[in-house]
Amino acid sequence: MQLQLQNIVPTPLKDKLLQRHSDVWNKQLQLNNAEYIKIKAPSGTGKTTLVHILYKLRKDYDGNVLLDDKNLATLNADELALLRQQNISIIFQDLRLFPNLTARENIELNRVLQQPLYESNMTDEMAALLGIMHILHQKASMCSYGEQQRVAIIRALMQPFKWLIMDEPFSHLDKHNINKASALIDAECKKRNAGFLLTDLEDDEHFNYTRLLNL
Ligand SMILES: Nc1ncnc2c1ncn2[C@@H]1O[C@H](COP(=O)(O)OP(=O)(O)OP(=O)(O)O)[C@@H](O)[C@H]1O
Repeated sequence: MQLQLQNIVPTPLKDKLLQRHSDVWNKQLQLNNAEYIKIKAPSGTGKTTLVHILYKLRKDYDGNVLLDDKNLATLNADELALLRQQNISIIFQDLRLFPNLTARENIELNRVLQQPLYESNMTDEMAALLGIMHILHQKASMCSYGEQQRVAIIRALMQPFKWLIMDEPFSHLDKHNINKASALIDAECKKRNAGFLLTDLEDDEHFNYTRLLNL
């Protein structure tokens, strides 16, 4: 699936954007199938805003987002649900786990709401890989933020997608866990021939990015 950003300018950022260069805002940008895109930008420059625009959580912007030539703004509720079930999976910066559900229930709830891609035992495989088997039975609110981040990563990987969108997904993980998580994400994207867009504050070498864009 190809994503096209055509002169996107978020309304709250309009004035700020006139004062600096960006590879993304107010540009014609084509993100091709299976690309690995890194968006690097300082705090407050709009990373989360961009992620929310692409997931159609906000509409306060000028310009157009096209998904294989279909304008995101014109999708009806059913088409949007299908897009999120089949084509775009996301790891929010604030994770958005249900605090009163266990880590496993958070993952499972999302899995069964999609056309299940994997059996539930895949949760255990991924959890073992990321070192969180022992907290799967715990309420999400009782897990550390780094544990919750790994739950959110697994939840996103248990569904089908053509694009994986990740908003500072490793902010609370140590190097060892980042290496494990990035290897798993890379393998899952390759399996699906999917691309991803990752935002972060700094440079990193977690993936072989096809493009590095400044916001
Ligand atoms: N709905 C809104 N109304 C007014 N201003 C907003 C709105 N949403 C975001 N902003 C402003 O837009 C700017 C970008 O916010 P955003 O959360 O996208 O930044 P970010 O790059 O993700 O930051 P961080 O790295 O700190 O998470 C901020 O200055 C924020 O205050």
